[in-house]
Amino acid sequence: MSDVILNIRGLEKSFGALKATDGVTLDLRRGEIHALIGPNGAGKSTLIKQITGELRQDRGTITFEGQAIDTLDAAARARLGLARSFQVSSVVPEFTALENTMLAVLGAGGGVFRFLRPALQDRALTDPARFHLEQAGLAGREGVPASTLSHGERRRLEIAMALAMRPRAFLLDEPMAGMGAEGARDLTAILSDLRAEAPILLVEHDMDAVFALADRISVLVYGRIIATGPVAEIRANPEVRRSYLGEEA
Ligand SMILES: Nc1ncnc2c1ncn2[C@@H]1O[C@H](COP(=O)(O)OP(=O)(O)OP(=O)(O)O)[C@@H](O)[C@H]1O
Repeated sequence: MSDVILNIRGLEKSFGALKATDGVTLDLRRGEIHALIGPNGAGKSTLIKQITGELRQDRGTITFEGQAIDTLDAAARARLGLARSFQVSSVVPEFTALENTMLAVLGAGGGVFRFLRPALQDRALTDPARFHLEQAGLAGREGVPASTLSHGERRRLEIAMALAMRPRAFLLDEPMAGMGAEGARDLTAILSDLRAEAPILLVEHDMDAVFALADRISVLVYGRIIATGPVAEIRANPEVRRSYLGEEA
């Protein structure tokens, strides 16, 4: 079996005269966290949207576990196991953490779940839901309504729900955004373990988190990847330091 889970070749997307992604080639390998960094407006979100299917590329190919997914819509890509978190949230605020995760185990929407409330005791649902809540660091918080979880806990709930959908790859768009220093440290530990479940393509501005987590880093500037490599190599790369890292490195 190939170690490349997601293979992106020559991806291009223009908005009028602006090339938001300009021949992006990168891959995501089994077991890794591959961070995608770059200045504001570099094209990171545009690239993630092309992978999820929210945006269709003008040129280039995307292969997921050996299958060309270019013609599939976002729902079909999600069903194959491409999980995007932290931007589109399907958390039902009035349901508890456990109920929300059970929903994700079911792969069903909240409307369906209302009918299923009597079946809440079903261990075929509660056992995996509890397991995923524990994996995401929410053991002991199962019965708390999502609406009263803290910001950091809510983010963990989203991770538990993503895990419940049995993802084959995670696309995480700025998971550290809005977290305090302590919350970011906690989340870093959880994400670090997550790579064993499925590889992660991580878009993140928090360089402490990126340097702590990434197995490889790709640097996107004006729609082009200017470097890909292990953390130490990227930190030492003069062009990367000039274009993005500056004194941070
Ligand atoms: N729907 C759109 N229509 C026109 N231009 C767009 C659209 N979406 C993005 N852009 C432009 O494409 C470029 C890349 O934007 P994108 O949001 O992908 O960058 P980014 O790297 O994610 O930035 P940030 O780090 O600030 O989130 C920017 O110049 C942006 O203004």
